[in-house]
Amino acid sequence: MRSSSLGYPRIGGQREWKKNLEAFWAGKRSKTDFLQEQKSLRLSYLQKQQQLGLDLIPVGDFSDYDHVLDTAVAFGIVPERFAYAGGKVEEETYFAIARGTDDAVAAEMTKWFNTNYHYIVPELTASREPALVDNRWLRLYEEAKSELGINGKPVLLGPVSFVKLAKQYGNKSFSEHVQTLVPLYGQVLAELAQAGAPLIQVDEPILAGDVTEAEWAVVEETYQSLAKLAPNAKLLLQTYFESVADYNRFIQLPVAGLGFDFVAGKEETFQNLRVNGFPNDKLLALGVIDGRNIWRTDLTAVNAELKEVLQVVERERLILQPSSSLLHVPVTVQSEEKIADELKEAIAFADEKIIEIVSLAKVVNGHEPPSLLEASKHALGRLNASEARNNQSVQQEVAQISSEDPSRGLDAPTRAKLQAAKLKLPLLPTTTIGSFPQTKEIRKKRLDWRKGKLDSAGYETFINAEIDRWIAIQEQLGLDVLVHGEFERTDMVEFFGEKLGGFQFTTYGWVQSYGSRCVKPPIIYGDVYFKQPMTVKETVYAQSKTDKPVKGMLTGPVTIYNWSFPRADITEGEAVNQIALALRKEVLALEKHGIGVIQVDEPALREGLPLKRAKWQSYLDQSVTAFQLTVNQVKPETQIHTHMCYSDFQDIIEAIDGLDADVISIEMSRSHGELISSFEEYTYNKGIGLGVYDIHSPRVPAKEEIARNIERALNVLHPKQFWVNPDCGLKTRQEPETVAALKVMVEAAKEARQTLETKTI
Ligand SMILES: CN1c2c(nc(N)[nH]c2=O)NC[C@@H]1CNc1ccc(C(=O)N[C@@H](CCC(=O)N[C@@H](CCC(=O)N[C@@H](CCC(=O)O)C(=O)O)C(=O)O)C(=O)O)cc1
Ligand SMILES: N[C@@H](CCS)C(=O)O
Ligand SMILES: [Zn+2]
Repeated sequence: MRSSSLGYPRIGGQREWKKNLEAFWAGKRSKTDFLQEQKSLRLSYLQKQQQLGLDLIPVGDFSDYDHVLDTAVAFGIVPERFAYAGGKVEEETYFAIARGTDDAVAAEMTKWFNTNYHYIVPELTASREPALVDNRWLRLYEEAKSELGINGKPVLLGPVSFVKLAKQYGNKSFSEHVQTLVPLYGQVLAELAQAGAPLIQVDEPILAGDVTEAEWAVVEETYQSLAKLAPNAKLLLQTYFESVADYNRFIQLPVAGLGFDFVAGKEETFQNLRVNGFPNDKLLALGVIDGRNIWRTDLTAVNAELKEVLQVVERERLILQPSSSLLHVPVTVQSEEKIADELKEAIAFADEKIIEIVSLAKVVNGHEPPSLLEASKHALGRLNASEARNNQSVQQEVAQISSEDPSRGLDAPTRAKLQAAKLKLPLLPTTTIGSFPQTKEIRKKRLDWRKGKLDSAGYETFINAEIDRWIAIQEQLGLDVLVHGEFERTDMVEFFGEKLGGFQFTTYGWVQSYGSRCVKPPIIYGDVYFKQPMTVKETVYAQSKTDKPVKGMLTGPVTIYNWSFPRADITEGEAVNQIALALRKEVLALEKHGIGVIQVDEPALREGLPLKRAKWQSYLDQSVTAFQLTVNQVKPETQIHTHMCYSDFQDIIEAIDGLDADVISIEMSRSHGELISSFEEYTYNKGIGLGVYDIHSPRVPAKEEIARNIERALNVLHPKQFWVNPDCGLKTRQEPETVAALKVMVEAAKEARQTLETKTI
């Protein structure tokens, strides 16, 4: 039985990878030096995994930006708006696709299944035929072999998932797009087998979602073809994030091995193994360690389960591994010096997870006694028994929820009248989503403050000065509902994790979110409770500087939960409700201090949707209740906003309506009209702001573009319900372009307002 892994974090223990990329992009590092550093990082990651004793070390999972983009460019799939004459895609073109240029907009980026990682969406067109322009997997396999003597396990994104995740243009069908790629994949696999790759991991994560009959047919045809094109290649078909959609069909595919997530959807997979057995000619790769969360695994429990699995598959055919790539967890908990021992001992980041896998394999192979596994159980037991996890007052409050009416009391139209009388906003009110540019200076001041080089009073003075400046800018621009700018926040989730009870934040626990951008998800380790006001000081300060309403700003319970590392010992519903009750206290504190408009951001509500539709309703019910609980005790004249920065929400529009927020802002500018059409079919009566310009690009939009977006929206929405705002927060933008874009936005809104007022006169 062998130990294996599906992929290693790219970011580096000290974010070396991010720093290398950003230095290269800024022109501070030559291409040669950049590539040399990438190679040395890549090799160091492999060496680490080798030293930790892993049998099958993944190669080719390393990326300079994103593995979906890597797959696309290896096949010469470059969007037509970028200059490309064939052959290996140069780094400059690769990054241009990911980040855009002055002349060409970047490829779209979207979430990777239900994680907080985002991939670059490939664009498949009929006019540019894919070709194998760089067998990067072979190149990286050979590099690992020659430089480190590692006979690695190449990792590829499989053709069916690749096409499913891409945008398909032209009149080629899904099946035709896959068929075009099959010979190219065949060549990659044959060359890898020829070079001696012992096993090749082909990821087909889409098989763990809902798979249609037509898609299954494509999967079967694809793997039959690949078996003929590369007969010597031993493929391990890997799934993750859920149990496979159709176990019996999956296990008949003509491959050497099959990989299952044995954490998410474990019960279904276990049941299938028990009832339907497993083919006697295939390898079984079981993801027994959670690749997405950071808790140590109770290895004694897994060992007991494996005894049952070994009745179905003999030891030689079993591979033990994490449930998914370790891309989603930080590198090592060893660097964390500020976490108390009781908690630290219960945590496993990527390196510790590999150690868990290797230890488990040793025990199952009989090379070590089972007692080796007991430490994990004891560490988890100590944490479970801790005071933090047994907070009676939080548990009692949550227990009372079931007897509470989560609604706001008065209905939305009545609330709207009271709010209109109080706020006296014009038609098509203008606002922003919350954050203004997080400049280098702000980050530097925060670092100085954290290191004790700047005292708290100095830091507060600096933040207040930024608020002053931006209140003045917003007034000058003529915005109607202002914000304080979120300058004091590192990140919209980490910030709350630092302030709420029951959360632990880390020093080096970075995880890649997209490209070089990373986040440091806080760890929910205990019962969550409100300690003291978190946003009141800055919001009230901002309000004291203007007569216009300042919108209070907090992150909602579902987003805080989805973008943190959650507890594994209580249900998702219970944990989300704990956060909701803590945030409710913040909402009430803001209201008590005179803040009449409060936004509760829920961008991760859509992202967290389960991969299988059958599980959607209970997730949505639970999420809607948590949001309602957060805001249901405010007065009817207090206006509650929410925000979601994606447009792909047609499927969940009823749940969004059910949040009963007075105003919602949603991304629209990149949705190519799809969002608008959903309002043709669904009558939405509350306030709504469909983002009128894309904040992901530094480009300043033209007034006509914004006017067009407003006009399109007003074809389906009533002018009295429509708000004008950007797609999302402006923290990643620079100040000059932000001010310029907002100026255009406010002017466009004023003109549209005038036109409407003239019409009604
Ligand atoms: C809306 N999005 C978010 C997601 N998830 C979240 N948890 N938060 C989100 O906002 N998921 C979906 C999207 C993803 N979008 C983004 C957008 C931007 C970032 C980002 O910019 N990340 C920053 C890190 C931000 C941060 O926490 N910074 C800290 C520490 C800064 C730092 O590196 N300091 C330096 C020194 C400072 C200097 O000299 O520059 C150091 O320590 O060496 C802070 O502000 O204090 C990034 O840089 O990657 C992420 C996701
Ligand atoms: N209020 C947050 C929402 C981001 S989704 C911001 O403006 O950055
Ligand atoms: Zn957003």
